[in-house]
Amino acid sequence: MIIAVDGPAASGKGTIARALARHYGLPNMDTGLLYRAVAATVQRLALDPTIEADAVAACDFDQDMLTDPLLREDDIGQLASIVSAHPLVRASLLQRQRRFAAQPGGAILDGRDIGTVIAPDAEAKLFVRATPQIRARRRHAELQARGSMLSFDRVLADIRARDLRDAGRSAAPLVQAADAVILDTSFLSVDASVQRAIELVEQRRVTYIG
Ligand SMILES: Nc1ncnc2c1ncn2[C@@H]1O[C@H](COP(=O)(O)OP(=O)(O)O)[C@@H](O)[C@H]1O
Ligand SMILES: Nc1ccn([C@@H]2O[C@H](COP(=O)(O)OP(=O)(O)O)[C@@H](O)[C@H]2O)c(=O)n1
Repeated sequence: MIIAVDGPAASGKGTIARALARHYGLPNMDTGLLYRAVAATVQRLALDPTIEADAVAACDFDQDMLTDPLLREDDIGQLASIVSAHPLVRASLLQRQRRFAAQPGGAILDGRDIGTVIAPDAEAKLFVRATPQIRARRRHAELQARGSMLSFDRVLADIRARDLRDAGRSAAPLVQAADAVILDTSFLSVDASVQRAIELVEQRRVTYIG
């Protein structure tokens, strides 16, 4: 079974995808990390993220980077959203995600275009969302816990800017797949969001098998 989990920044996709992976015993890929690794490489090599050829050169990043806590920082998220708008960057990361999705037994992937581009045939597709204020509150708390001094207003502005850029680009924009179900986590605890996600996947499975 392939489960696609898409949605905007800090909506709770990663939390839900990881919990679904544990529940179903499936491997999970946080595809945002790939774009964040490209962004961090652009930064390290002092390349220009707005120039497609520069961003493409950074797609050949060192695999060890994927576990680097630096990738979680706010400025890397912003840069990731700039490099990810280049079609050739997306093309360069496509096969790796498709291969992961196609492994025997299935997989769970979370990102922006899993249900629309990477795994359009996924059995279950969730579109996770929450209000920008609530997402910013969660991300601000997460960044503060890691020692960041960024203000709430700055985190909110960054989330809004990223939403606009991710939804407005022409290459694989952030959009709900026609056959995805919405899971709004605004007023759900982590546990309640995960329970709801499992229920929604089970409903889709019944439909799919039936
Ligand atoms: N339903 C929820 N209620 C409260 N906090 C949540 C909820 N879901 C996720 N979080 C927290 O919000 C932050 C962003 O969640 P995360 O799963 O990383 O989002 P995304 O992968 O969409 O960016 C994390 O600190 C996470 O622990
Ligand atoms: N499948 C994906 C995943 C991420 N991305 C880009 O990468 C950026 C960082 O993604 P992320 O999932 O790590 O971000 P958060 O939602 O965790 O804040 C996003 O803002 C997108 O621009 C994408 O274009 N496609």
